[in-house]
Amino acid sequence: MKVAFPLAPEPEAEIAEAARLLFAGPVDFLKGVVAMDGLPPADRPEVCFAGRSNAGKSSLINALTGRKGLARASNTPGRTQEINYFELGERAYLVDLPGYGFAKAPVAVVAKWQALLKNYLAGRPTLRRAFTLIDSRHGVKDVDHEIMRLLDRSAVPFQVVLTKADKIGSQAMADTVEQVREALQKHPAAYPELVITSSEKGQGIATLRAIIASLG
Ligand SMILES: Nc1nc2c(ncn2[C@@H]2O[C@H](COP(=O)(O)OP(=O)(O)OP(=O)(O)O)[C@@H](O)[C@H]2O)c(=O)[nH]1
Ligand SMILES: [Mg+2]
Repeated sequence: MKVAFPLAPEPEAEIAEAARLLFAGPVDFLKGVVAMDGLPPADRPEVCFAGRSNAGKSSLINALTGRKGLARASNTPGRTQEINYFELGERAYLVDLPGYGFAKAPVAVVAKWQALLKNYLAGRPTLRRAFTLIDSRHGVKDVDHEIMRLLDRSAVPFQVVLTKADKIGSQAMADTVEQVREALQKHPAAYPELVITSSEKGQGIATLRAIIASLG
């Protein structure tokens, strides 16, 4: 049977406001993690943001928190192998994963990062949901399938977030959504709602905040 993958509904006003207040509160960079033993204690729920390099992960975290330099500050070139932890008050961790799909990275670097990612995704009991970011212009690519298969195997529910919606027109967006829906049929861990976002214009940000607030 085909899964429909509808768009996530807009939150009700009261829920949206509670989520807005949560994200308007303190959000701090905690640490960049390069090995499993560097992970902070698994003492609260967390969500992570995964996606190909340049998919818009850091921009999305900044849009969610309304703090422009937050994610970029901890994601300087040369530190891209780190798993970056942010504290959403004391409520939850927001986790920025390094971008995948670096065709030019040395094999050993890719292998080390993939091992860390695998161990993180399979071994983090408090990971409630992985948001897999897909650039609206590009749709789901092979490397996205790879990461989704890993999430399937690790039984980590993941939810697709389409990014940069402001960069394409409505017909192109409809085509992308169709391609994503088709691609997700193969993935049992896919959460059956999609979120369309623009960090630039704010589209979908309230919806995503409410989703995260409901998990924490
Ligand atoms: N127009 C537009 N541009 C965006 C949006 N989100 C991100 N960008 C741009 O896309 C580029 C990459 O965004 P980042 O947020 O750095 O992407 P990333 O996934 O964190 O990339 P890596 O850290 O390299 O993996 C930047 O130039 C952003 O300004 C958006 O919603 N709209
Ligand atoms: Mg980034």
